[in-house]
Amino acid sequence: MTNNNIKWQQLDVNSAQREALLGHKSAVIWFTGLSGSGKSSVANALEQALAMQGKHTYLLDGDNVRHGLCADLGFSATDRTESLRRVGAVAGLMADAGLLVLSAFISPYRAQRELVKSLIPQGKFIEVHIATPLNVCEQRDVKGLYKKARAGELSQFTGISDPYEAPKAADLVLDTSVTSLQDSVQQLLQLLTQKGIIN
Ligand SMILES: Nc1ncnc2c1ncn2[C@@H]1O[C@H](COP(=O)(O)OS(=O)(=O)O)[C@@H](OP(=O)(O)O)[C@H]1O
Ligand SMILES: Nc1ncnc2c1ncn2[C@@H]1O[C@H](COP(=O)(O)OP(=O)(O)O)[C@@H](O)[C@H]1O
Repeated sequence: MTNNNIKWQQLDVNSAQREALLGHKSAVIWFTGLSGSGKSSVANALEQALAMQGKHTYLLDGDNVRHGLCADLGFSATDRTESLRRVGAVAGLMADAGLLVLSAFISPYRAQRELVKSLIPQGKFIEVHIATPLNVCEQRDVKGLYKKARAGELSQFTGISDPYEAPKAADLVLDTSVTSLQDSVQQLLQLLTQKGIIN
């Protein structure tokens, strides 16, 4: 919904000045993948590595966001889109504030990830596909949700009874069934360096 009575307010301190004050560029590192693929583990380890280097970060995680910002939403395609729209808007504001934002959401549809990208300042959306195969995620079954989904106790479960559309051109693809946590972090730090986000 657009409201013609609301105008964008120009402010005097801009994103580039905030980045200069913090000493690094901002970005949104968007992890997408199946439940149990390793999104949270990899994002968490990357945040630790960045914090050790004195970078200013914030990690937005699906499970946590769904306790507050998106507590009113479920897992229908419409609800997931609205949840991701809210998260995208928040991530965009955090990037504007100068932070390195890490986000760990299944974000199963390409169109949903495109929507998020459109909410992030130009050139600051970095897509990382955690492409761990479904059978490995299901074997891990960290929260026992695959078992419930197979038993028909949980509907619309991504990978089992709901789709997952893999990215076609992610900035980085990691399969945690063959890549260690340390190697994933190294590859991510290399990517951020190549892109000139960190030194
Ligand atoms: N139906 C269904 N499908 C998928 N996932 C489910 C579902 N119900 C609950 N959960 C738990 O919710 C976590 C996913 O939330 P997200 O906000 O990342 O999902 S989405 O981006 O809106 O698709 C997900 O967390 P992760 O395992 O960390 O991915 C699950 O623990
Ligand atoms: N190489 C690896 N990288 C990341 N996670 C791994 C790896 N090997 C095993 N795991 C395990 O896989 C599980 C992934 O769970 P999690 O990070 O919560 O995934 P998601 O956030 O995608 O649901 C964790 O229990 C983690 O310890």
